[in-house]
Amino acid sequence: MSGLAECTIAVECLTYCHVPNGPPSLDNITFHLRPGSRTILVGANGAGKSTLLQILAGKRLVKDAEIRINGRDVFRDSPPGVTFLGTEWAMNPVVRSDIVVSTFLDSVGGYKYKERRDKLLDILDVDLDWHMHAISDGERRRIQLCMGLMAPWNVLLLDEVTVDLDVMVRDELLTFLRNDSIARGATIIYATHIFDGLNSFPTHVAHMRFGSFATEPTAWPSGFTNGPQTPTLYNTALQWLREDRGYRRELEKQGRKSRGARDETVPSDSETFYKKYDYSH
Ligand SMILES: Nc1ncnc2c1ncn2[C@@H]1O[C@H](COP(=O)(O)OP(=O)(O)OP(=O)(O)O)[C@@H](O)[C@H]1O
Repeated sequence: MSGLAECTIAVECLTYCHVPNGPPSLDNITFHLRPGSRTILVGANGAGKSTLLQILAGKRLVKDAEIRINGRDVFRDSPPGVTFLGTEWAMNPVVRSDIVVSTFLDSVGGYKYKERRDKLLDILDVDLDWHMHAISDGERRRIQLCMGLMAPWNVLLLDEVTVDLDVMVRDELLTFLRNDSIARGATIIYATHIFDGLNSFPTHVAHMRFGSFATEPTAWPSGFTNGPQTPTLYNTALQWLREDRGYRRELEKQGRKSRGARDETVPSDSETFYKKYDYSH
């Protein structure tokens, strides 16, 4: 995308290794996204989607790379209005304790955004009288979404947090996010493995493979139409993932280690990330 000044998200030369001197989990990534864009990140397990989102959220320190949101360095000058929602949140013991949902939401500022909060409570079908320790995983996820989305965000980073929603709630939530992004010019990056019902959501789609972009964020669907038929996100993702598997098997045949082999001597993402994660965001 042109004109860096117009970009909400600007990433230059981002390389990241989970293990010092280990193989890079992200490898020389550069991309720019405009305000109001909604980008779906497609990639096989281990492609680097979560790592990229965590870095954009300022959760992992990276040296020697330019990572800016609204012109501000995500680590040294935290930009306001950035909301990250990942799956780790639900494992925090605090959000599994005996606390009533209304009290919980107020403790993270729900009373300040009453109108948005009530709209989200309705879409997500959350009961303010629920107790956080006595609800299902999907219900807890709905509370997380309500909490994370009620303050108006400029940039929303979603890491597979719709996976345990029922299909109706997911559909209504995605409609809300799309309309909110259009109305306020807010930017979304959304990593997911579920492509059903998502065709009209993105403005851009990107394909990550082994820590790089195999397809950089590209306008959807116009950047993908080669013939008379409009592509579906599901078919596009399926084709990309098949290509990835072929690519990985070819590398393995040549005796080269493909990305994804985890170093058991270092903590897992859940272990490290969970410690750093502030449950209120
Ligand atoms: N703690 C860790 N130590 C070493 N490597 C790690 C660690 N956590 C993640 N990685 C590696 O980083 C790479 C990217 O992982 P990441 O979690 O970002 O992938 P992903 O695309 O989000 O996968 P998924 O779809 O399974 O969530 C993988 O190769 C993974 O093995």
